[in-house]
Amino acid sequence: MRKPIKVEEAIRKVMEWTRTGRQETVPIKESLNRVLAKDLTATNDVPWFKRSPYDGYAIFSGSTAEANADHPVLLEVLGTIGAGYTWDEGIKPDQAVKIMTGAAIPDGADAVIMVELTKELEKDGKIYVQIKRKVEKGENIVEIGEDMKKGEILVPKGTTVNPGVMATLATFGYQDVPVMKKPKAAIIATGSELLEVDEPLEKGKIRNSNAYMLWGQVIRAGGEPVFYRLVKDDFNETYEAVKRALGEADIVMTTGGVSVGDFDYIPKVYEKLGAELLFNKVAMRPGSVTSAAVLAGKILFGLSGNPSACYVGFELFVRPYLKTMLGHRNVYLKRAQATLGEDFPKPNPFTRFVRAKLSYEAGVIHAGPVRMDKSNIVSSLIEANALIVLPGGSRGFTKGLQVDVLLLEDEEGAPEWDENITDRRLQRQRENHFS
Ligand SMILES: Nc1nc2c(c(=O)[nH]1)N[C@H]1C(S)=C(S)[C@@H](COP(=O)(O)OP(=O)(O)OC[C@H]3O[C@@H](n4cnc5c(N)ncnc54)[C@H](O)[C@@H]3O)O[C@H]1N2
Ligand code: MOO
Repeated sequence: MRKPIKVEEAIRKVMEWTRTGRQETVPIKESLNRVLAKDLTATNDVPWFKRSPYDGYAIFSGSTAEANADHPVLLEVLGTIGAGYTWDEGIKPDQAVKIMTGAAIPDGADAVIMVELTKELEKDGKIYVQIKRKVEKGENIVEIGEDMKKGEILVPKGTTVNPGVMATLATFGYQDVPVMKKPKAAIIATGSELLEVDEPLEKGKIRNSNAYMLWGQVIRAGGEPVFYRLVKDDFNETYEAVKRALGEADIVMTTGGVSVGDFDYIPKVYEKLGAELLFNKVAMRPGSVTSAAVLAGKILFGLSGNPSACYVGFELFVRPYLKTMLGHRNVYLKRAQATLGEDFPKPNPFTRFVRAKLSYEAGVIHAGPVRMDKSNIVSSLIEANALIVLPGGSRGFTKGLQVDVLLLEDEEGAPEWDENITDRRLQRQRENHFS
């Protein structure tokens, strides 16, 4: 008889064997969604020279101290600079340089006045700008280091590169980006009933759906999936496939053959390999048969053949392992609180992870179980974006109860933005504020 261990204990046992993965560099264009392997530190101030945020005139503010509509000042315009150019001679107090957005502020200037607040005049063959108001010192000057300061850690290692991080990488001249190597995750589907995706159906056979599900899950977790040929319920074939995968991949996942049936060979494969068994029964549903073992520091996950059990086993055990190899700081599924959308009458001797879809109504998250809650069901995974956690030792749960949910996809299911909603919300806030 197998003795079930608690889910958290099983997770702890797996996590004891985690190790940080290797690093590599990739061209900046290929860095999206990769994990930074080094802190991204500002190697210079940004901007590194004072520049103008507007099209206008760079002036010495003191020369406008007395300016008003009745007594405008006239400053001589020495020339014009566009972004990318500099005015190296500097200006004197009664002079100005016409300046475009992004251009460097000339020496002697300490403010910029926007072009629409001025008028240009010609007098005695010279160009002047007419200013009718006092301009403050520092007005419209983008200061050195306003955006980023030299030496500042902008993005800590372990962060997933997003388009904003890409912009920052480019700012500091990273043509190649140091990232964590994607851990190679071997996928071995076992079962004499399995057909490849392109094979026609035959009596008693089904197509191998788990391998493709795991393929997607590995990529979603940041890893690199590697397919191995389908393995029949045959001890030697299974043993050889697992042994080969152990030599080639960072982690090895099998699906099926892990229970107590006559043709469930995974436990025997672990034995012959001499792998140390971490567990072979977890107090959870689905996925109670999930097993894990370690050989020479390399981890083997024996996931269930039942699709939903395989799915849950991956998310709870394999995902955090891969995420740790990738150097992420947060490796577990995100948790939220939701209102149970339907009665869930099944008794739960073990902790149950119910595939659910979240909906958002008036700021409250509702979690509704999707389709059938059996571990052999594939279709419940189509819409599932969360797992409702129903603790073990209970006799069912009633609608309306506050439950914990684990989020499978960070943004999936959250309400989409609509400008009208923001406008209405602001309007309401203003009404409340002034009433
Ligand atoms: N006497 C007992 N029988 C079973 C027990 C038990 O405790 N005592 N546990 C049941 C539970 S719970 C589960 S879950 C399954 C787990 O079995 P295995 O993980 O060993 O998986 P298989 O028996 O190989 O297959 C189960 C099921 O899944 C289908 N399958 C397998 N591989 C794939 C795949 N790649 N793609 C799609 N579907 C797959 C397979 O055809 C079976 O229908 O054991 C129960 N039995
Ligand atoms: O492993 Mo089974 O999925 O517990 O139902």
